[in-house]
Amino acid sequence: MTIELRGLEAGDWDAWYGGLEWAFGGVPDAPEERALWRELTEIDRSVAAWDGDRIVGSFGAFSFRMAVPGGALVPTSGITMVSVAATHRRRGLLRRMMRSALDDYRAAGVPLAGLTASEPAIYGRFGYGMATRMMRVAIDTSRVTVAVPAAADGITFLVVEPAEAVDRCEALYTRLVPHRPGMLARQPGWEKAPLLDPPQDRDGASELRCVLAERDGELVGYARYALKVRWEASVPDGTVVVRDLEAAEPAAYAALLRFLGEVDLTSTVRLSNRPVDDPLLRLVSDVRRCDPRITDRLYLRPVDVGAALAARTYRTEVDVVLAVEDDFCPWNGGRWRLSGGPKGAVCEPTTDPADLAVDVRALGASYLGDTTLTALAGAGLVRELRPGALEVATTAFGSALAPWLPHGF
Ligand SMILES: CC(=O)SCCNC(=O)CCNC(=O)[C@H](O)C(C)(C)COP(=O)(O)OP(=O)(O)OC[C@H]1O[C@@H](n2cnc3c(N)ncnc32)[C@H](O)[C@@H]1OP(=O)(O)O
Repeated sequence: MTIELRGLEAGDWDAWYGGLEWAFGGVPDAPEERALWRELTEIDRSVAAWDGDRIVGSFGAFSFRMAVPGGALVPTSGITMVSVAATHRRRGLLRRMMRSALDDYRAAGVPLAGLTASEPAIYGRFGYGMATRMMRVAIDTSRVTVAVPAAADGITFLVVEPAEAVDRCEALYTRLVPHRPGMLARQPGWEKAPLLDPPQDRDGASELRCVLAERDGELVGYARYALKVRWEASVPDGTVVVRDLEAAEPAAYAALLRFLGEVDLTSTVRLSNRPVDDPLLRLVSDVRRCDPRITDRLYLRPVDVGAALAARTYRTEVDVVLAVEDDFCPWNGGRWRLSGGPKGAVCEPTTDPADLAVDVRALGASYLGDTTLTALAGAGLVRELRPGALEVATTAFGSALAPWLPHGF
């Protein structure tokens, strides 16, 4: 029987999402989590694969706006909820759904598509490159101290229920978004995601709390965290599990980190998703006792190379012809002249000779400034065709801060 791809109907959401839960191991989400994903699902951007009267595949997208170097918020399809039933795997269904999605995004004028991968091996073939990474740390707070600058004097702390402070926290988060590439402007409803705290997912930890850092009554930072208390031979050995931590000024960041490290009866602070250049690496007295580990996070692909490269700015002036190789989205293939600098850029098709040959995955990987074009050349994804072009382009594509995706989707 042929498998038909159809737009999701609202009434089919439960079956569609149930298939996704099965593909991810069969443990249903907590009711409140399911309800939130139901609310956030963009039905008109979601696809179901039907085999007769059964849904055998799911594919969705969120209409995000993502911060890019220079601070613009660029429309980005956040691909999500991808699954194919075990009975129908490896017959090309994901490929079909990806094909139709990228064609749709192109038609809708969305220049970028991004995703977090269940397995990194899946998406390179569709032109996605690893665009941001994240760092996990487990700080041994029985041995590690945090340097807090004098500017933190006057900052006070208040611990509240997360929901009580959500508007103030979101306002602070919104201010931060344009300053770090990869951050997502939260669409209405998304402010609820960091508050999700179903008891079944706590793994022995407390419910979530929010600490507010204030200066003269103004919010300068916050962290949401839970406590996991443990006793070993009558000695307290608990963990502070930090869900998120944001600050509007460096002193508030350091002060919050110290606050979390000084919670009584605990000797570890765990942060599971931080930027790879997080200031904590410089604030702690002993970075080895923080066990930093780095892994992949956001995978990005230009849907429209010209629009994507023109949507960001460049650290230095650049005028370079890129020969783009893109098998999955052939409209991106060919030569593009990128000219611009810190104030803006244009990127248009050209017949001029190419300076660099670039695999589209390398464009995704370097777009936000995470990986340099020179490093990608080392992996064979970029080739220098005019001597000197690689160094100029590498400098221009850089970002002052490492890009970072603060939350999954
Ligand atoms: C953005 C997100 O939502 S990530 C979540 C993805 N979902 C999951 O991991 C849930 C469990 N897995 C599944 O549901 C399915 O196995 C999927 C969605 C990953 C793949 O669906 P399928 O329909 O089997 O993929 P399809 O047959 O189209 O394969 C396309 C290509 O990807 C490859 N591929 C598919 N799955 C994997 C994998 N897990 N690891 C490596 N390669 C893979 C196939 O071999 C094929 O390769 P080819 O280009 O050389 O022919």
